[in-house]
Amino acid sequence: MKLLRFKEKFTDILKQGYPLQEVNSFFNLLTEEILGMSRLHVALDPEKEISESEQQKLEDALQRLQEHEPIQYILGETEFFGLTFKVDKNVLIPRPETEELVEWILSDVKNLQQKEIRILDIGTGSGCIAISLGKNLPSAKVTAIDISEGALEMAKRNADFNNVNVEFIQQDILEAEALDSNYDIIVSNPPYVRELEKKEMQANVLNNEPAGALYVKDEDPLAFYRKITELATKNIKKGGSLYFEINQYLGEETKALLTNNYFTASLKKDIFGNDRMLKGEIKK
Ligand SMILES: C[S@@+](CC[C@H](N)C(=O)[O-])C[C@H]1O[C@@H](n2cnc3c(N)ncnc32)[C@H](O)[C@@H]1O
Repeated sequence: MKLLRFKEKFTDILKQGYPLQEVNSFFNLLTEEILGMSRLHVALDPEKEISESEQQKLEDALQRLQEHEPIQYILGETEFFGLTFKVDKNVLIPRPETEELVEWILSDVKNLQQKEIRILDIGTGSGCIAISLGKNLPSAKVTAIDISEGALEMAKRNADFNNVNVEFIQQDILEAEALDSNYDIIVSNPPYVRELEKKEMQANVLNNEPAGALYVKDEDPLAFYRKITELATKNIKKGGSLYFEINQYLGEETKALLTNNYFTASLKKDIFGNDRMLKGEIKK
């Protein structure tokens, strides 16, 4: 089959479920990955014959996109903070909002000028926060916790792939009585989507991303924040800070957990203008 003919079929089918711009972007990403052809290369050689095995791979990807599987899972990787992260259904796809949290931490740490800081990332998923911090702070010692074995396997692959040293621990943080050590920085992007917010979510997220990474009970949506704040109160070093990514609708409530627990706290909005990040500085 000619590449142009496949593109027409791909576009006709997918434009029923996605905006045209997104369909074009999927096509470019897939031809780059499967055929090794850049966008320009495709534009210059539309009559190119694709082999049967290449066509089969493109057809499989088309089918998965029709079922609204995220393109990042189909490609098996995504970009976060300038690094490549392998992803599969065991891990949440890293989000741009979380890059803003990493940026916030790095700008604070650079001001501190401290060398051998200890960092803990709770609920590491793909490892995106821990690994990006480790890459940018080579003298920091970074530890990362997750409850999910599948997520930790992927996070370890990502640490190796990006050549960053991270200590990984499998642990249910809600059951922890104390942390294994004292830390200068504790960061977490825990599950925070309430069941009642599911209706706002798109099918590709709802049906594909791991529920254990996303959802919390409507009755106690701040369970992770409360537990992590309690642990941090015991295990954060003098002058240390706690950083959270938060549910945009629960900014003040989440902030109050910190201010009730010996922290001074400040909220920060993401690029969309939503309360998305919270920092607590211990008053010791
Ligand atoms: C919102 S995801 C964040 C993943 C990653 N840090 C990121 O920012 O993309 C939350 C993570 O917390 C983990 N998690 C859920 N419950 C947990 C628990 N009780 N103890 C430790 N980790 C947990 C999930 O497996 C998931 O990887």
